Amino acid sequence: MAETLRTPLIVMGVSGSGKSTVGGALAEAFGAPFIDGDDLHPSANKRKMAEGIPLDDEDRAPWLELISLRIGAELADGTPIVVACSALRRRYREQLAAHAPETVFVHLAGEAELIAERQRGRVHEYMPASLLASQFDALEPLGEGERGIVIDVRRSPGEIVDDVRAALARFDAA
Ligand SMILES: Nc1ncnc2c1ncn2[C@@H]1O[C@H](COP(=O)(O)OP(=O)(O)O)[C@@H](O)[C@H]1O
Ligand SMILES: O=C(O)[C@H](O)[C@@H](O)[C@H](O)[C@H](O)COP(=O)(O)O
Repeated sequence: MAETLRTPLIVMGVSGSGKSTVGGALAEAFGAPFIDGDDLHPSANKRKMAEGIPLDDEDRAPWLELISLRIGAELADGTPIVVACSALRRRYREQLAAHAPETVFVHLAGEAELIAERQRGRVHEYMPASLLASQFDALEPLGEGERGIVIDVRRSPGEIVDDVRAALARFDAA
């Protein structure tokens, strides 16, 4: 029987850090719905990234709002969901959690070299590996007062699920 998730989870980090993989594994472990933020980008954003141009705050704002509303709506229906979303800056995370302040962020953190190697080993609909440096430039790690945990990307997806499960007890989130 899956352990029940009590609060939404957002798996965050730069491109290639494992958000989709780990988000899917967490959703399965908790028997929760999973939403991949990648799928919710407007097509203009996807085109921009495919051309090798990093998104800016203005590009990301409507996309973050969409995800935020979805998290809030599902929670209002009694369903905490698992979301994969880069959530690179603190203000993005504030916007994402606006309708569900109990949301817990799981930051998949690691060295650029390892993440670049993983990016090279996968096929992505629109994201070029050349944008990884800009993702690290934009990244603001979890800070004071944020509800989140940091996990090393060198752990396996299964180990990460165990780490998250243990950590969530601290937040009374599972
Ligand atoms: N913890 C992990 N250990 C080893 N490989 C991983 C791990 N997480 C993800 N991967 C692999 O790394 C690549 C990038 O993962 P992905 O989930 O697409 O990242 P993101 O959604 O953050 O861009 C994929 O090929 C995936 O199979
Ligand atoms: O805010 C952004 O700049 C994008 O959301 C970006 O962070 C995200 O990484 C892409 O959507 C590619 O998707 P992957 O993260 O799955 O590579």
